[in-house]
Amino acid sequence: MYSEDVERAIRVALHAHDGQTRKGSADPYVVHPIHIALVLTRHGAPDHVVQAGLLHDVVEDCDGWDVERIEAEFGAEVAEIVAELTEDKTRSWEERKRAGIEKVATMSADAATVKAADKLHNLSSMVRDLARSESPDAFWSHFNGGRDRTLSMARELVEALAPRVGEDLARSLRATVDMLASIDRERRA
Ligand SMILES: Nc1nc2c(ncn2[C@@H]2O[C@H](COP(=O)(O)OP(=O)(O)O)[C@@H](OP(=O)(O)OP(=O)(O)O)[C@H]2O)c(=O)[nH]1
Repeated sequence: MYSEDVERAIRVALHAHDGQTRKGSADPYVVHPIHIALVLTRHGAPDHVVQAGLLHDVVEDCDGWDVERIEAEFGAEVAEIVAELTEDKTRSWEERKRAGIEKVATMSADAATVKAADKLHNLSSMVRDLARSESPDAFWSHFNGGRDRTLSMARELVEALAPRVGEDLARSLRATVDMLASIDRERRA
């Protein structure tokens, strides 16, 4: 079904992330929020959750965007979800990721669903990028936590998210983190 608000959020994501690329490949960054929107739509999420998925990184990563602007342009429901998912970039990697895991138990169900779609796309693109990379070390060097911490934090986050989301999403998250660990072992063998 056509939604003018979702289309507006796609347009904002395209403009706000213009010029940014992903870490593990040369893909434009906006591939990530668009893929999240597809996962959310496939799981039957309502429009305001899809909009939050499209906009979830703009406050953290894009000049000129804050939660107040999201609220003014997309409403309080969308802004609240984006606020719940925005990390405090002044803290260390370890602190940000740990806080993110701890927050999952008490965040809204909508925010947990967006976080699960976010993690599912990040893990899936890591599986693809690690499989294609020249060496596992070159791949892991893009990630601030390095291999061991990134993998163990990913597992903890997936286990925190699993009871908060539908069975399908939980199963996909667990299968994808397992696949990432197993491709890493194969590539290093
Ligand atoms: N997997 C992956 N991530 C990329 C890529 N490009 C950018 N990112 C972003 O970078 C973060 C992971 O990189 P890290 O080095 O571990 O963390 P940091 O940027 O927050 O310091 C992810 O956010 P995050 O908040 O850590 O998300 P998550 O922990 O919920 O997955 C993700 O959205 C990419 O090609 N692959």
